[in-house]
Amino acid sequence: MASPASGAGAGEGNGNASLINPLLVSRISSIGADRKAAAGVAKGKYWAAADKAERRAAKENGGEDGRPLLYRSYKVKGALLHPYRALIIAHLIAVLLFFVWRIRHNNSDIMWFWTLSVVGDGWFGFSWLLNQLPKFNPVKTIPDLAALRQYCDLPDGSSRLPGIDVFVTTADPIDEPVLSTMNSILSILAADYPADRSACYLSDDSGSLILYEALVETAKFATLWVPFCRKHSIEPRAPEKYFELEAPSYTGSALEEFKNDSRIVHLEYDEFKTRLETLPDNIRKRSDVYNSMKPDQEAPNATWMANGTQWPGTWIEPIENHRKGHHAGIVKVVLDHPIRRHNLSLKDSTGNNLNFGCTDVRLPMLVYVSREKNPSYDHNKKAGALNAQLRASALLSNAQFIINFDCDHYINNSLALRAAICFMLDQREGDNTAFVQFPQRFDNVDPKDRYGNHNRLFFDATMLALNGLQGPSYLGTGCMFRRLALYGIDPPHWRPENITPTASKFGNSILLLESVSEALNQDRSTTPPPLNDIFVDEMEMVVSASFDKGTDWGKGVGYIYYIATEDIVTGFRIHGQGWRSMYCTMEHDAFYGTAPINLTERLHQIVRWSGGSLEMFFSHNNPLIAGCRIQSLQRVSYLNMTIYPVTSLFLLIYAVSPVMWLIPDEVYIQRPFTRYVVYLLVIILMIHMIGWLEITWAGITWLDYWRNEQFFMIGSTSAYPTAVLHMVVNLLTKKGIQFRVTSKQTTADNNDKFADLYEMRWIPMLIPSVIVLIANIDAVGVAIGKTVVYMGVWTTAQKRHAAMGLIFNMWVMFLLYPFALAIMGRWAKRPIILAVLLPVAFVIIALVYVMTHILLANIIPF
Ligand SMILES: O=c1ccn([C@@H]2O[C@H](COP(=O)(O)OP(=O)(O)O[C@H]3O[C@H](CO)[C@@H](O)[C@H](O)[C@H]3O)[C@@H](O)[C@H]2O)c(=O)[nH]1
Ligand SMILES: [Mn+2]
Repeated sequence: MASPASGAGAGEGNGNASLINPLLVSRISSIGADRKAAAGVAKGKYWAAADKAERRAAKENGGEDGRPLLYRSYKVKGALLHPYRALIIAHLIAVLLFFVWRIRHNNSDIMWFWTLSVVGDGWFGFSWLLNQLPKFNPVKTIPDLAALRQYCDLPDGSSRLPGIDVFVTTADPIDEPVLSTMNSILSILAADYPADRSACYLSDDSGSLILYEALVETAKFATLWVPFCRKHSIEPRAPEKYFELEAPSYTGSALEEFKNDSRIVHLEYDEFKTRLETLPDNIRKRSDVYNSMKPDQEAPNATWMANGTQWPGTWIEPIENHRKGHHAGIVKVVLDHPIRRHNLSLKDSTGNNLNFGCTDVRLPMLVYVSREKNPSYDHNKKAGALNAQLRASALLSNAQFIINFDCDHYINNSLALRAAICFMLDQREGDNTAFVQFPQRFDNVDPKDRYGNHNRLFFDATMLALNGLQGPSYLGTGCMFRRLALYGIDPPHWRPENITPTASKFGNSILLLESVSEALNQDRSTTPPPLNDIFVDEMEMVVSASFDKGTDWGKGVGYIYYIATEDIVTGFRIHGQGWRSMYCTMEHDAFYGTAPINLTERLHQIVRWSGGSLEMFFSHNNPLIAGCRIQSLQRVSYLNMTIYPVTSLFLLIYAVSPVMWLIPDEVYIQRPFTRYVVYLLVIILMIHMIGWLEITWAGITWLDYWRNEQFFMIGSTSAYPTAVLHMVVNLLTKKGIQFRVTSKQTTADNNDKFADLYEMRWIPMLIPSVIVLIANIDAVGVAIGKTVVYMGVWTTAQKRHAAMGLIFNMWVMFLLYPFALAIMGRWAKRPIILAVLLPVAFVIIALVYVMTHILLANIIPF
């Protein structure tokens, strides 16, 4: 269907109507801007175009298969790449030599500890190699939005863009604030994509009427918000974030109109917020009224919807069948498909009558999904929720592509959906691309990123490295999938001729099976079927708790079950079938989310991630054996992702070993000690030199790098060993790791946005970190004490050895510095206190040592 100027930038050459549209100016200039932006991300001295030959060939073939090149790829320039690779090899040789040297000099004061440390060093070397090998060939890929416009936005105003189903998951209206979830929805509805080609599904795992009614309110507010965004091309399109901007930039030519519209929309937004806030109260009051009128006063008190019917989900007064974890499945279409809503000329439903001129006011389809919950079935957490959405959407819109977001992630760059499509439609690898992952970015993190939430080394180095192999792993949010790949269908090259979807694989729903066949034949219609009772029943059936049972859902089909982190394993399953994935880098970040800036929350998250990794290692999806079509280096990288938590066990032992300072005698773990330390220093130095080259090509800072190092140490003395312990218990008792939803509530107030940072909540897993910290502080104190006592007696070599030991202690303390700040709670607002406290602690411990020595000198040789 020829869609009228669809907000999707169908502006160019769109006849006279568009000429009066202030948007047009910015649209035309946006083609140039797109190109510039693309060049912007790739700029920097360190990246060079890697696709010159391909582009030349494409030009010569003159678009024979009709599809242009829709992304550009870049490689690290030789001047940086060659030294980087050389250093990796040099380091590998150094590690091998060190190892040989240690075995040859098996001379230690404590032989069992020596053996343990040799095993530990072996493991460090091995895991370093697993981490480093896949990084040989980083590739950056940047979407060419201008080329996509030329290819997809046709001169008659219609569009060739494929359908996208957008999934948002939420698990709780309290832990995951409703306002933030609704902002995410608004940013999706307002994305720059044809309204009749995208649909948005909210999965609510709490089955709460609050979320349903919030969605209805959101749909109403969207009738104003979305056209406003389109008319004035504003960014970002999550209102909370937009109105937070001090001076929103405006590039259009109707400044006065923009100011006026902005003011009205802002007022409406405030009212919308108030309505969301009062929802729980209103629902309660309304329910009280209905309950007081019910004929049988003995009957349980239900929760009532606005239309006077009982809510099938969870109730305020929970009872059997209406409580969290036990309620019916619900699918409700909040906004129908725009083809059926002939509201092109309608005014916004808020009654403000803004002049939207020829701006497209249509909204994408919006659907509320709450899958059935029943205590007799495993719900498989987020993966279960996503699969329910996958099936419900198959029946309704059956889009070729799917993108999913956590409820705390919003679209920051309204072109992001188009960006992902660039990779899917590209003539080179497009058809073989199963998913396009974007980096995760967070906008609530403290400026110094104390707990390494930004994880830049991972998102900007590791992922680019994988992009040069078979592609990045799936990271849980901000990732676009090809529906067929999620269905477990092979990539084109390996796909058998005739595939018949079976009930044993996909479950017992005729409509679902038909939708899969349609998806396979690419002949899906854009209009959803009529929403009659039979159809609604079928939709509820595909989100029922038992639907998955005995099918391939969660194994070979959909998001994978039984692993605490569904993301890595789902990506692995897809790569294993021979699909590739792409990493999409944009100058203006595509999405933003929130990250836990409270240490305890953050560590819980890390336990889930690392625990999930280990679970994957001990599952059918073990990277050593599964996935027959996976590339070898890609496999190495998955292996690394599944076993890295084990490293922490050795690290923990090393980190507490300074307690040896308390032993009266001198003990050496390895003799000759000086040689040993020099070797270690050289190896560690080389690692950091490699790191330096890595952050250079990744375009990140030393702070990002150190935060990563520090948080690995903190995790290694708390979360990672806990995950290993969980895994051992799991193997013995077969109990999986719990998915504890990361709390998105904050204690922040207007005075302090980062108040959470200073909230110290003690949990047992923090104990080893405290022990390590104390052991190393003690070691320094005792070392000073010993120096005082033995000043005249020690040889130069002994003094040198003591100094070397101290370097180690200081290093551990430096790595644990963010942890030390965490346990200081509010005191950490002045970190300078540590600079006073630490030396005082050293001196006191030294004094205690000296005094004890003097007192006991005659009894025990201290
Ligand atoms: O039973 C559940 C549990 C979780 N969720 C949703 O899953 C998402 C992620 O949960 P969260 O607690 O925020 O996890 P994070 O640790 O912040 O998330 C990271 O790690 C997860 C894997 O552990 C990935 O799925 C996420 O995408 C990734 O952002 C949220 O939208 C939840 O609402 C559900 O829908 N149902
Ligand atoms: Mn999250």
